Amino acid sequence: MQSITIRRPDDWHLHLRDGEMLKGVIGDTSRHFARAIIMPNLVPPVVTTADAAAYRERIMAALPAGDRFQPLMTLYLTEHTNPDDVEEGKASGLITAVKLYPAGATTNSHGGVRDIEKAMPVLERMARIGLPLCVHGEVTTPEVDIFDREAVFIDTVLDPLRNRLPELKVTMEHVTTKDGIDYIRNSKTNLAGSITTHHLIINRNAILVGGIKPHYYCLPVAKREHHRLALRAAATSGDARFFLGTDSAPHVDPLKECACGCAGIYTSINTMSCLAHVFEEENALDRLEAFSSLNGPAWYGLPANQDTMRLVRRETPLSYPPRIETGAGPVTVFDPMFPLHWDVA
Ligand SMILES: NC(=O)N[C@@H](CC(=O)O)C(=O)O
Ligand SMILES: [Zn+2]
Ligand SMILES: [Zn+2]
Repeated sequence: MQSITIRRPDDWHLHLRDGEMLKGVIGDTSRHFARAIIMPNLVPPVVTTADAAAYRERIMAALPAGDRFQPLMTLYLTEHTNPDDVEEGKASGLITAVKLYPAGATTNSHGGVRDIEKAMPVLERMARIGLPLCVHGEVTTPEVDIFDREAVFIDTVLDPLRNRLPELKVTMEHVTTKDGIDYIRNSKTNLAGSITTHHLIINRNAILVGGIKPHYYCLPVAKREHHRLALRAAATSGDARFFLGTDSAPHVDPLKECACGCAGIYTSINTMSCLAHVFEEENALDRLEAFSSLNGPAWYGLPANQDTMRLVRRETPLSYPPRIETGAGPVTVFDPMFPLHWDVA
């Protein structure tokens, strides 16, 4: 029987939500992952250090008994964010990063940044104190085609920002294009990228061929096949600038299966099985650990986990439930459209 043992993984981009949804999904993450960067796009968003402290309490209260899991908290950047509050949040050890959502780019981002000029005092402070900025890298200009939004963001927002503040550490989250991969690869310093499970597996056909498939719709939207191949090459390359951020983003099924469905794919439960499959296909199982367990902590200046995870290849395909039941309603689980054989032992 084939098996591999890796350091226990972390998830560097995760949506845990709140209330009944939080209670319903957190166990799927804490079962496998030691730590996760928790996205702040709640309603209302996690804007201040006090908001983040309270949210962290709710997460810890929802954690299944006996699970060891550390939520790494983020703040939602607004045009009114107070630099002193951000600095205190970092100094207290509570805040791991600040998140930039261009206003209107994705789920619950209407309170995000419209004019980056207004956020400069906070960004300058972050550069000074070494606090990373996580970005949802898409422009929202209506003239820009949705499939081009990441590439245009790099040229018109990210690159100018990095030239202006080269000391600012930036994580380009959920990279979906070859443009994003190349931009990171060509950077010299202070830039890294997270890659999701699903963007390594699906291209845009998954959403549109044979009928519209809302459970494959997320933001940034999946792109053409050559972009997916660039993501695979980067993730399996061992390059320390690329690491796992699942962007597991649960929405209850009625909010996805409707005339205006929400963006987000739920992958926490089967991510490690999917990743082992992808890395095996790429003849890179020996580099899975770098992607899921080593590169992320190194980028965020944290130690790798001491405990390990063993993955075993089973003859019979595993069965994951097609959906999980939460107190908020059912949530469909990501279907990779191939049988999964890699099991977390
Ligand atoms: N990824 C998604 O499709 N959705 C995320 C938001 C985000 O990460 O952009 C969500 O909060 O639902
Ligand atoms: Zn996003
Ligand atoms: Zn996200």
